[in-house]
Amino acid sequence: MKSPEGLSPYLTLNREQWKKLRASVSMPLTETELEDLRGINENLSLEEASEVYLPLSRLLNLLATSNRKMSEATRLFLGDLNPKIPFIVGISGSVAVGKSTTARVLQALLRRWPGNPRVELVTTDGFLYPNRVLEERGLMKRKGFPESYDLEGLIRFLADLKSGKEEVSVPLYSHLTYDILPEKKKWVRRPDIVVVEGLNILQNPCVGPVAPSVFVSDFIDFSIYVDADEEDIARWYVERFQVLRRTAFRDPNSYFRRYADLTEEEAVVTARRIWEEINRVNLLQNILPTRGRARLILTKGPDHVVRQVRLRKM
Ligand SMILES: Nc1ncnc2c1ncn2[C@@H]1O[C@H](COP(=O)(O)OP(=O)(O)OP(=O)(O)O)[C@@H](O)[C@H]1O
Ligand SMILES: CC(C)(CO)[C@@H](O)C(=O)NCCC(=O)O
Repeated sequence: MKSPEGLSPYLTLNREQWKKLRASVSMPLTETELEDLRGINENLSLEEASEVYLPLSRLLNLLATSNRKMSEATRLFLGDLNPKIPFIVGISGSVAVGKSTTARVLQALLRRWPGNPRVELVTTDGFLYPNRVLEERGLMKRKGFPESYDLEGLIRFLADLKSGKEEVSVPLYSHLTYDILPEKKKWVRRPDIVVVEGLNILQNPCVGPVAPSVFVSDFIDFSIYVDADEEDIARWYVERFQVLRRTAFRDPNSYFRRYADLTEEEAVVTARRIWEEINRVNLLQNILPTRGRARLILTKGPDHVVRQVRLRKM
């Protein structure tokens, strides 16, 4: 049942209303810099970057600044005991909805705000269990489901960041080998803002024996859910699969090397099957039900163009 507007926790803004929210500040990017953003995703239009993601980066920059002021006040109170704490932005949504692209655009935009904050990007893919463990547990067809992640590792990482640890490492996942990269990690050092992207950001299973009442969301200062119709996301998944068939899957190290030899029609059937059997089930069971916890919901149309933004009033 749809809640009447007055009762909804969200303020709903259409595209026209949202894009105006960029107007009162000067543009931190030059046209050439904006053009560079295209390198992030050749399909991302400059109009989209300046009308949707720029206002969003303005909101995040304002919130991160006020968060910094709060930390400074606490530091004043505690003396030097309180370290610098980063602002954490979480981005969630289905597989193939555009979380990585959103995260990369926001990172690029936030870095250019005055003071040039250090903005790091982390994906929760790094906290998937290695294939060896997933195979042992019979979870190879459940990648992306809650049980396929080392949730305790993810929570420890976030807790370390939020306790002001200066250097924190994250395991790395390779989409090429479809596995965790052994002995490789990414270091996050003294960040001002960390954008954490993953389909499990808003989920709240507890971490068990270590700290039964600690959730990922406890460490996220602002969460964004990227939303679109299921049929559109399924199509984007199949389209991306087709592009990968012609590119990354051809790499001899690709876990999906065998898919490079499929015909276009066979590839469509295969991608649809993976979507239906794994990613769609995960979307309906575990991801979509978390949407209402997000602070902001970006709703995309069939062409990835954001039609509507919902922002939590509180
Ligand atoms: N804003 C955008 N404009 C145009 N195309 C986009 C946009 N965002 C994403 N796409 C396209 O949609 C597809 C999925 O995007 P992306 O890889 O960012 O998704 P994701 O949610 O991170 O997926 P996954 O969880 O599977 O890694 C890609 O083919 C990408 O090029
Ligand atoms: C790694 C995840 C879970 C999330 O990014 C996803 O890209 C994935 O691999 N899903 C499993 C099914 C598939 O190969 O699409």
